[in-house]
Amino acid sequence: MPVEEFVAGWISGALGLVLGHPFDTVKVRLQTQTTYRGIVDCMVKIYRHESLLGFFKGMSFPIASIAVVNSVLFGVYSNTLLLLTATSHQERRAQPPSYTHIFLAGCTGGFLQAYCLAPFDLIKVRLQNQTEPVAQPGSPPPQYQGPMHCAASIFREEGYRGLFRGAWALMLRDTPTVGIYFITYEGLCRQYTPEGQNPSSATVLVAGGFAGIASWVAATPLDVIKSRMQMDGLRRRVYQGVLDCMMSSVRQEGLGVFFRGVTINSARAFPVNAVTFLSYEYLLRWWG
Ligand SMILES: CN(C)C(=N)NCCC[C@H](N)C(=O)O
Repeated sequence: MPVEEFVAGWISGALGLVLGHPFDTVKVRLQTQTTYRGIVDCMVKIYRHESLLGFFKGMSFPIASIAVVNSVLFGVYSNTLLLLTATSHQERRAQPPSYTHIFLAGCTGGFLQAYCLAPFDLIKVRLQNQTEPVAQPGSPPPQYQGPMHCAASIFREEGYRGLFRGAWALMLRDTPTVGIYFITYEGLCRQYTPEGQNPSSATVLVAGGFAGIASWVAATPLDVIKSRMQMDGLRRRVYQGVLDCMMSSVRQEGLGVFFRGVTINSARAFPVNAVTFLSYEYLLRWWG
């Protein structure tokens, strides 16, 4: 099994993650709290109340976990394509796989990465939702004092299964949308690259950016539900399951609830995935 894809997935994911985390914090707040009037209001309040560091809350764990999550995503995608089409990454420009194979490989990668991502994403969302300013002497400590404390508290209060709260919504979100992610990327690269050649850096940046936007627009409805399920159980259980969370969110806030955070999700998705695909492609060419 070729391992370069796993390593390239890890490095490229880490670069994209640092770039996108501030957008991600704003998105999670908008999806789960009703105190903000919009993106700008949320950014101003985070900055005033929590300083610049507020935007980077909950980042240390995703950075540590990206090694597992993104290498599983890209490694499983590429190795599933190898199983389906018997072509390696280097051979795929000369013998391009069909879109059905790309979609199936993407869905497989998305499904397996969601399982690895679930506990890390839960801890990130819980930490991002703490609105206390960064600790000052004499001020009461926030409920979670860091990622390990958060993980231990969830385990103590909600058990092992508590660490997988929201995992079903995450799998439903990621399985089809990661298929869409790779199809969009490959489709755009093929469109703007002469047959048999590698795509140029500009093509990779644009195709990666739009792959991010297309997949995140499709993912946003379940992303909202996932974030709410992850915050559920913090004080008391509100939702019985994914469907119940969908129904009661629509009942209370209308259909527009499914598009909460779609603008910030897309603004984040372009640079994150442009950088992720560019570094992934170049690392593989460099090692190839
Ligand atoms: C819509 N979804 C779930 C995706 N496209 N997932 C693939 C990876 C995305 C990248 N790490 C990011 O955080 O944007």
